[in-house]
Amino acid sequence: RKLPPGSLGIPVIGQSIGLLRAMRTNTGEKWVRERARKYGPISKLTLFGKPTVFIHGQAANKFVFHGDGSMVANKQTSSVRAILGDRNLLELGDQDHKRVRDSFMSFLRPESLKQYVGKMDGEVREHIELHWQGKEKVSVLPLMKILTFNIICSLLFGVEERAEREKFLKNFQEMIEGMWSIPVKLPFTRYNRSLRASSRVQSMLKELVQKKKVKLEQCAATPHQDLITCLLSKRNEGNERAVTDKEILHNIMLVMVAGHDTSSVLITFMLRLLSKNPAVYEAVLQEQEDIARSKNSGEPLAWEDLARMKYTWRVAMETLRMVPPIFGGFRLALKDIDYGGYLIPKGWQIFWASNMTHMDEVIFPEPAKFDPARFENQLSVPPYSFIPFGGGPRICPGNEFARIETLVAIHHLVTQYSWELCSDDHYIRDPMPVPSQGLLLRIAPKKQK
Ligand code: HEM
Repeated sequence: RKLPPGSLGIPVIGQSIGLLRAMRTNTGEKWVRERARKYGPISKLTLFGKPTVFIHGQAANKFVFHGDGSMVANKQTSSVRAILGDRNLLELGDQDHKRVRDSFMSFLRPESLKQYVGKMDGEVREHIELHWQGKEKVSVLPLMKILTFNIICSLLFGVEERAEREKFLKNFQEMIEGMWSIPVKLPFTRYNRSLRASSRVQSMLKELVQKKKVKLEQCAATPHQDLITCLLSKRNEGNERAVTDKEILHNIMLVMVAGHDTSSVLITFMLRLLSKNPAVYEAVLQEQEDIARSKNSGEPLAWEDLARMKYTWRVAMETLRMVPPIFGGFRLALKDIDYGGYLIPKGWQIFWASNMTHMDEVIFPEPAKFDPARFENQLSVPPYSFIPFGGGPRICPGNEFARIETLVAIHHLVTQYSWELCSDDHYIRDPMPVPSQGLLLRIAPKKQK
């Protein structure tokens, strides 16, 4: 059996620098498309220290997301593993993955998130008061990062104090800078700085978990107070803790990363696309103003209001199609695999990239056109082609959480402010999409009823 076409390049480094450079000049999508054009549906390369096979298309997505667990595992690159820890969901397989994920879902499923819509509403209002009111210009992405981090701190970690949140945020931001880096541990590397920040974040989190344990023992906290107390309270059939301390720690690290950068990018790029598409903006505004009119002044949004935001969510889906926060990801071949007539050797990484189907004109005609109507009939979207949240048993467990926070944030922003774009229209990937000047908007408050 032969290896896929392509070159592994220089050992360890391979094509990592080329891909990272392309992403930083916003040609990452072009870089993977070019590779697909040159080598076809499967090719080999070296990414982030490991030999890798890049596969793409609907069938490839199905193979990656629904693959047989004995063939493909969800291993991250060694830098991600070293920074986030080896017992987070991305690293766990089979029964361990199911056990921890089930515990997660008992907090993140829609039926339990329903009750937190009002709390998210409070965080968004407070954010606008602190960071938008009285301003003429705002840089959206950094603000949305603050907002989504605060929402996570409040709902998932139960950290309410501003000073404590800020301490977390500072170390956390340094930690994520080296997540997609070549794992070289020298004093000046991004990777090394991230590792040091990761150990600081872990010590802070250990302290937080310990405090929550004590509160639970003293019955001063309830199991559903936040995600951490929920994970601490989960019991198996033998009445033992279902999730270990280490798993709780490593998964909080994961949630900080997975749930903060992603949603902030979605909200930011929605605002960007709304300002470039006036008809879509008008339709969103009308939907949101109708909802605002049906509420009393100051009354928080509720679960039922979100059900009326159908058009706004289609706009979010179209934003996720065109600018997916997660560029792609990795799996690990657990054994030699025959794929498309080639060998994927045991121990190699498998790399997927969402833009390959999101921008495929056969699946999404005129893919460069921003058209939320594509999602009017979601059944018309072929399976394994719209994958901003991944798919299969590892589909993003935070997708409902992200939907709620996005809709609540957009509701308040479009009903309270009008805006125009001041920065140019460029963005890069680092590896998340970052617009020029963080998306600088000139804003003006609307008259409140
Ligand atoms: C717009 C927002 C978001 C996007 C686009 C997004 C995207 C994704 C994607 C693509 C994956 C799958 C990666 C893979 O299969 O390799 C994933 C997994 C994950 N996401 Fe999200 N995510 C978002 C928000 C969130 C939020 C808010 C949370 C937490 C509350 C979260 C927590 C997670 C976790 C824990 C996993 C790992 C799941 C597993 O391996 O079982 N995400 N996300």
